[in-house]
Amino acid sequence: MRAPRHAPLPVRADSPHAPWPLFGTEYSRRIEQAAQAELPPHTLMARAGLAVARLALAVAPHLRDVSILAGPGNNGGDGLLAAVHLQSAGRSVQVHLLGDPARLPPDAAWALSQAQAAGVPIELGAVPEALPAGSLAIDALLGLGHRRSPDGLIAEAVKRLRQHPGPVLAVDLPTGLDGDTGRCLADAPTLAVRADHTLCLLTLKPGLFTGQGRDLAGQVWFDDLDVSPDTLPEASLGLAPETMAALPRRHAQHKGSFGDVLVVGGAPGMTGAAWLAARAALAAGAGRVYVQPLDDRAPLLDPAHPELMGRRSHAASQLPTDALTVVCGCGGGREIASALPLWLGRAPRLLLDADALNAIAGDSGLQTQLTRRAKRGQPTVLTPHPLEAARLLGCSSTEVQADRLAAARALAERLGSTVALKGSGTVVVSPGLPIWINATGNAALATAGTGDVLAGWIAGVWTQGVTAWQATRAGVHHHGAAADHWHASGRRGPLTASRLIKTMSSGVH
Ligand SMILES: NC(=O)C1=CN([C@@H]2O[C@H](COP(=O)(O)OP(=O)(O)OC[C@H]3O[C@@H](n4cnc5c(N)ncnc54)[C@H](O)[C@@H]3O)[C@@H](O)[C@H]2O)[C@@H](O)CC1
Ligand SMILES: [K+]
Repeated sequence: MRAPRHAPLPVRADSPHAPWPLFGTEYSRRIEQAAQAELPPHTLMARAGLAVARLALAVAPHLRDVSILAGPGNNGGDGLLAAVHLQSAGRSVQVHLLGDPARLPPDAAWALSQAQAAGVPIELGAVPEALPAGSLAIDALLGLGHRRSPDGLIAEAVKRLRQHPGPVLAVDLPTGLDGDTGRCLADAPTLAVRADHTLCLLTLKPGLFTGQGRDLAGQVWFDDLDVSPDTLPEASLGLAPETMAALPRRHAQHKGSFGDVLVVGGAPGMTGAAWLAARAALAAGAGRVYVQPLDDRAPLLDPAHPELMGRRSHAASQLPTDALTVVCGCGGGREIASALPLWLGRAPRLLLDADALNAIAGDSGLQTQLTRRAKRGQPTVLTPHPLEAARLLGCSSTEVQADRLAAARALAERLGSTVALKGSGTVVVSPGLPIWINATGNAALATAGTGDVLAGWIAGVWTQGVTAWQATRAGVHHHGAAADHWHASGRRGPLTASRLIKTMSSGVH
């Protein structure tokens, strides 16, 4: 078998050279067809098979045995060709082909003939009782061609991969994951492969980076098969370092140069949330930060941070608005509803979080006020978690999670706002702009107050003169990067909100 013309070692898809373009099934198919039309037959599959074998050798250099579970389509073809290369590299390879050889698509049929000619052991139509304990397992069951829960022998094979104690490498997608949405296609979560590594081929698929994708895919790698799409991506994955770099502090600047933030929140029993957001805004670089507690008896001072300024509602409403960014939510309780009409009307930049979003979801008058802001050229940022997004969209959080990209897009367009849909793989979208998926963050952020920190931080960046889109991406990225730093430095357990602000302030990007 001839080696492909060009087959670079895969690159990690979360390396800092992002943003990476992301293409769902429909676009990927178009890109594949356009490339196929230009290239000799089977070229893409030949490149894919070699890329899979190379990555297998790189991630499991010491494992002699390789078990490849190949499905009935071209994903299985990739596995069959990888088997040829791995065998010639001295590995002991066993393929289980779970498809009728007479009905394979042309590329996979060709791959089968190559594997047979090379003498690769292939067992047909049977799932092994167990995979050899010390082997690398390759999931070449299903890729882009599946949109329903695995069934029959494929479902059996998925279970075997779930039980495998050794490393699992998934080809293109972990079987059972929807590459477009990050939704688990399987009826039961145990019917999706949980891979240690996933090698994405030709295009990076958005579903690997949001929803269930990050847990099922493990470390994502990418090989473009030497094809450059000539179409704009639907979404991108990546970093937003340009925003932080774009905010240099010059000697001639003073606190008024960096904009002001007012946090309206902290109903009785929840005042800490507002002060946390305020601390984050200050740490992000806002010039002056005010807090309007929604509890009339709450003190107007955070003793640990005397630079933050408390204001009762009347005084807050008198603040000059030119350079002001207002954050509403953050422990707002029911009380936030009565503060919203003023700031929906006046704030030149408004960020709505938590209870402010719930108040808007339940009040069509506030929704109308919100949509009017966009028409007046007053930008708004919304930072919902899936349940808050569901309330705003009038659906269930399961429906939001089933297609996070579509849900974020729908909210942004309907409410004329920049939306950061939080959760694993936060999705950020502004009306008319492509979707951006954040690549940082982990479960250490699942603790009280981290959402308030995010809201305050975004406002602190935004008020310094960048756009809502830039500030939101920068805040989301930086928030997750701090958690990744925390995890990488060997700390375990939750990252408390106060410590999160310190970690974010320490310049971890
Ligand atoms: N054709 C090509 O040149 C290339 C194809 N590539 C590979 O080909 C894949 C796409 O191949 P296909 O379009 O053939 O699709 P798949 O290989 O993902 O699967 C399609 C087959 O699986 C069956 N199937 C679908 N859902 C099922 C389910 N839930 N349970 C059981 N069986 C199910 C279908 O009936 C069909 O026979 C990509 O993901 C990638 O791995 C890459 O090698 C790039 C180049
Ligand atoms: K697969």
